[in-house]
Amino acid sequence: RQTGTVETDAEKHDVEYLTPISIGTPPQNLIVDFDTGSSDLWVFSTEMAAKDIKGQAVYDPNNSSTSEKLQGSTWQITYGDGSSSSGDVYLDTVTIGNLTVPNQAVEAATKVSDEFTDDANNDGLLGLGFSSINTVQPTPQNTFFDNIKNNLDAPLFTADLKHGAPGSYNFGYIDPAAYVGNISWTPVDSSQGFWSFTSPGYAVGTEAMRNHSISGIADTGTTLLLLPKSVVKAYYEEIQGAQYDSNQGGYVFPCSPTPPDFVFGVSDGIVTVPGDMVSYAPVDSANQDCFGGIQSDTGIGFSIFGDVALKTSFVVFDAGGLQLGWGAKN
Ligand SMILES: N[C@H]1[C@H](O)[C@@H](Sc2ccccc2)[C@@H]2OC[C@H]1O2
Repeated sequence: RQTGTVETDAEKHDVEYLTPISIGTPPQNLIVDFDTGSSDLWVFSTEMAAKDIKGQAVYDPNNSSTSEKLQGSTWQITYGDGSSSSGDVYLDTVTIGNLTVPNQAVEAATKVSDEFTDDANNDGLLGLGFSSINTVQPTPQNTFFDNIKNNLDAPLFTADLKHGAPGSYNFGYIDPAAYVGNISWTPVDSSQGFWSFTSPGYAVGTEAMRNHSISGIADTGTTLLLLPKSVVKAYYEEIQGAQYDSNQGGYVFPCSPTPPDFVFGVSDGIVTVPGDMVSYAPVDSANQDCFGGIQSDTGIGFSIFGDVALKTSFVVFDAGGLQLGWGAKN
């Protein structure tokens, strides 16, 4: 039985969190976006057109003595934000920290959309969702976590994302030094391939909790906290000068004073998103107005507890108990 840990670094404005992995023999080092909202491990590769690569590191299967092409297999994925990528598949050795999977499906990109080409520091995605939504055809492949979870001390991983500072993903153990108090546990519905749960309610600032079920997914690959329109409206009504700005594509409000906290329930516990985390980023050079870290989930079909929510907590993704745990950071 094993455990592992790897550091993850926050990009500017915590827009994404990038984590080093290595693929192949000798090891090829890439830095990728660990994404609990999808289940494909895909990377920029030597099979792409040069025009689609702008600074990223690439995987070269021909330069790995352990790569083996999965003949006839292809993949194609389109993400919630409209970005997409596609390619073919190799089995190769993948290492994260001290953990190695010898025959992990590595999806080599032949094509990526501009959002990925323009994201110079991001060499691909490592899906940590359920393998049921892996896009490889004709035979869907397992995620890294699914391949290693039975060798771990416990079939779980934790995400300890931070605001503008390095955090960590741990595999196989819950670090007691990472949180204080009790972890609030809530059951996961994995039927759609996501880490989906239902929050019983929310509160704005110091007001009383409102009974209002919010069903959504814990998604490390989504930057913001995307909630039902009615909840978002109720929140921004409490901020002087807040308004929906169609140019910016979301609610914008004066960066000062600090907006109220946003609190959501997790079973019998609560998670507080501090107001200064809701001021996601200034929309102008004078830093007068801020784009909100809480926006509407309209059109998605469920809410998304992205990094704005996750970075407030120490979060346990427990595949054994099929539950999510939210703990207050130490
Ligand atoms: N689970 C998320 C995924 O990780 C990203 S894919 C991505 C796109 C460009 C840059 C970085 C990542 C996309 O936004 C929300 C949802 O889809």
